[in-house]
Amino acid sequence: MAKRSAAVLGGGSWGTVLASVLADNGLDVTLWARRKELAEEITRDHCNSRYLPDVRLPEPLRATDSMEEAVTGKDLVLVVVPSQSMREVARDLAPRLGKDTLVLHAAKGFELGSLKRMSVVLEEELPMAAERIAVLSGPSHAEEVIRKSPTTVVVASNHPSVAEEAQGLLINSYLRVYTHPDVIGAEVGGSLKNIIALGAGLSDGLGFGDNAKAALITRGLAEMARLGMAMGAKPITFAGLSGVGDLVVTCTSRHSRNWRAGNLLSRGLGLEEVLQRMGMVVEGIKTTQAARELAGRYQVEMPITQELHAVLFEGKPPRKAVEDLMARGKTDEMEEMLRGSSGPTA
Ligand SMILES: NC(=O)C1=CN([C@@H]2O[C@H](COP(=O)(O)OP(=O)(O)OC[C@H]3O[C@@H](n4cnc5c(N)ncnc54)[C@H](O)[C@@H]3O)[C@@H](O)[C@H]2O)C=CC1
Ligand SMILES: O=C(CO)COP(=O)(O)O
Repeated sequence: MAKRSAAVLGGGSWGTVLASVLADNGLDVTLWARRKELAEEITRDHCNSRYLPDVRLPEPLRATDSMEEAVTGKDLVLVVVPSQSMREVARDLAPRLGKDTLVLHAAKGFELGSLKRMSVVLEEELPMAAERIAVLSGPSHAEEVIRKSPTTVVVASNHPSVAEEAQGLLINSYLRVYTHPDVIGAEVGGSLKNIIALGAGLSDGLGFGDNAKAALITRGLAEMARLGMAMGAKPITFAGLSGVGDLVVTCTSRHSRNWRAGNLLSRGLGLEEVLQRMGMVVEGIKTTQAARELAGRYQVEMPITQELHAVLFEGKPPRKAVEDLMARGKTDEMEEMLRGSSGPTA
């Protein structure tokens, strides 16, 4: 059988690590990076010093700044750019995509303005591949996967054979890949958990304790599921890897950029300065804007998201946001879940 092949679009931390996984699995892999110097560094020195310092990449991994060269003749194209760049990259990909190529994305966010999920953006820009699209999500910090630390993820698709094929290409001894039928749930969970992780970083930075973090994780999960269900997700998906799994890792890991950004905010730094210091994408910031609008569109209460929006964009002091969350009207923890609706209880 011919050697399987893949292109990975995006030379940041997660794109580089997923390309390394596929290369470890024996695929012929080309990574596409926008910057020529980065592509050259990966091919020549087997490292990506900006995004993964002190990490040696697999020798067979090649990179290029030519998308044409990267994607031509590949069995799989894996798109791993920040959510706000997904449409632009998909547009460049469209004329170059092979007629049987699988398209998998691993971004966690919504498109600002349209509020669309990433697979919807891909379907719009790549209509010829609409039946071959899948999403990769789950608790998976790039820094741990590259060390081959045991990690589990899901590949969700509306087409089971597409999910199974992507699973077969990615799975190995350190990355266990499950298929999943709920694309909406996987994308909504993977995106919204970043908002709660920003909140967890803030909470830890302010010196609130473990009780506060457990509350944020649990009540955060409730509002993630509430919006997800209103958008068409299956509630059980939020109990899985792309829901609570990713929420827990992002709220508790020192690798999380969202947690770290929240932590810097707690020290009184402005948003611009925080982003400058991070130097990598912090998806939760734009996702907070998108989720607040989605909450309005679907008439769903998302009190943590609302308060975080006020802190990030309206100058509200974080301690006042916490006070206001604690002082909300009395409510029942599970009422709406047990009623099976996305009603007004928060
Ligand atoms: N880093 C991680 O551990 C994980 C990240 N993700 C998700 O993967 C996505 C990408 O994240 P990272 O790789 O971590 O981000 P990063 O900040 O490390 O790198 C982003 C990369 O995308 C490139 N890029 C941005 N706009 C581009 C465009 N228009 N065309 C071409 N390249 C462009 C940047 O140059 C950079 O190389 C995000 O949605 C993130 O939430 C998901 C799971 C794990
Ligand atoms: O999605 C991730 C882990 O699953 C990465 O989270 P951060 O973007 O917060 O680092």
